[in-house]
Amino acid sequence: MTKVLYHNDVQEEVLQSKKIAVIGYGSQGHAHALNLKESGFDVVVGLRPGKSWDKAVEDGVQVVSVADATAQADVVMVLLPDELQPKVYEESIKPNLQPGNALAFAHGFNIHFNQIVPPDNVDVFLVAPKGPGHLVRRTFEEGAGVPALYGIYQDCSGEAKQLALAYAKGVGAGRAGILETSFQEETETDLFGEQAVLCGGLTSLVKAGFETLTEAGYQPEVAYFECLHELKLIVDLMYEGGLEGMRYSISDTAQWGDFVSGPRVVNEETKARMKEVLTDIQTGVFAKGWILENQANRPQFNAVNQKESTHPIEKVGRELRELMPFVKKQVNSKKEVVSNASN
Ligand SMILES: NC(=O)C1=CN([C@@H]2O[C@H](COP(=O)(O)OP(=O)(O)OC[C@H]3O[C@@H](n4cnc5c(N)ncnc54)[C@H](OP(=O)(O)O)[C@@H]3O)[C@@H](O)[C@H]2O)C=CC1
Ligand SMILES: CC[C@](O)(C(C)=O)C(=O)O
Ligand SMILES: [Mg+2]
Ligand SMILES: [Mg+2]
Repeated sequence: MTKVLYHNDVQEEVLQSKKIAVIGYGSQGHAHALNLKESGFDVVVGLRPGKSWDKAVEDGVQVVSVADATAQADVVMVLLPDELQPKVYEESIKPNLQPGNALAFAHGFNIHFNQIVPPDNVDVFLVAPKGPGHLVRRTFEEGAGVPALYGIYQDCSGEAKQLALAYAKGVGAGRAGILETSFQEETETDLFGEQAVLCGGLTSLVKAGFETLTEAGYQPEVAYFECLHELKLIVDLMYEGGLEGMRYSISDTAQWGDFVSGPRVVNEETKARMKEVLTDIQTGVFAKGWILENQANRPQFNAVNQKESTHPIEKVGRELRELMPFVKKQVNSKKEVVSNASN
């Protein structure tokens, strides 16, 4: 089994004498900055004036421009949206990096696909939490953590690995597990996971189930509870006990249906499509498409995002969640702003 490191396996002294600039204060940025600060590290946040800047100030974090944060820091963690990183890197980070600094990422996209080419005289490492930033923060506050991968692209100082491990421990990953990877493995598996399973696969499965039931004449509220709301409860059981743990709690009737009907829905054909998705990631076809979509100001992204927000499952879901005060909206996402504006 791959060696998984935990809190007590990691020495953090190497990072204690250093200043960390967290560039960006969004989903990952706020979690890294606050968790590292509460773990005792010296953190400055780099931003432009705006919503995130105001939030960071409100949270009591020191905030300066991206250029100033980079100039002050020894370790610069880039937590801007992937598509914006190359421009901000060229304009504000690269000119302020000092030889011997470390440049860090939470996803390998820009290094792996050569959108950012760092100088030879800095360390380059990756600490990629395997979970959404808001949960990296929430679990940390609860005394738990989200696992993370670490990887080294360039080890100029000879201490890049120790820095990456200390950083991963600082964000709380040592409580859940820290695993070694490469930039290539992290980039390709992360893109595959979010496209085929966690985000793309799941939203398509949920919508297809909801549409099948409502098109057959069943009530949208029943279809919503069945195909979306209950999903969290089922996934919580998988998180705690794997597939077996979930199957322990469901009825034998459900388990038999799982065995005979699951493979009718997700089958060899689905797996063949998954392999196509993986090939597009590995060959750079997906990355090229995403870069071009951004260069064209996201025509397809915006159109699909708008259409998705008007799907009947979203309408009925908003109404039902209003009636469940215990389902608190703890994350104000960009997508909610878009969908609320369209209502
Ligand atoms: N979201 C997640 O949970 C995960 C993300 N990652 C990776 O983490 C990185 C960050 O992603 P994510 O946290 O989702 O990003 P978000 O979109 O949530 O946050 C981006 C942050 O960057 C700031 N920003 C945007 N443009 C600029 C600019 N020109 N100058 C200064 N600041 C700017 C935004 O501030 P403003 O308010 O001013 O716009 C915001 O604080 C990516 O590499 C992503 O792949 C990895 C694992 C999981
Ligand atoms: C699953 C999506 C993710 O990879 C993540 C939260 O880990 C992302 O890029 O946001
Ligand atoms: Mg991910
Ligand atoms: Mg990702």
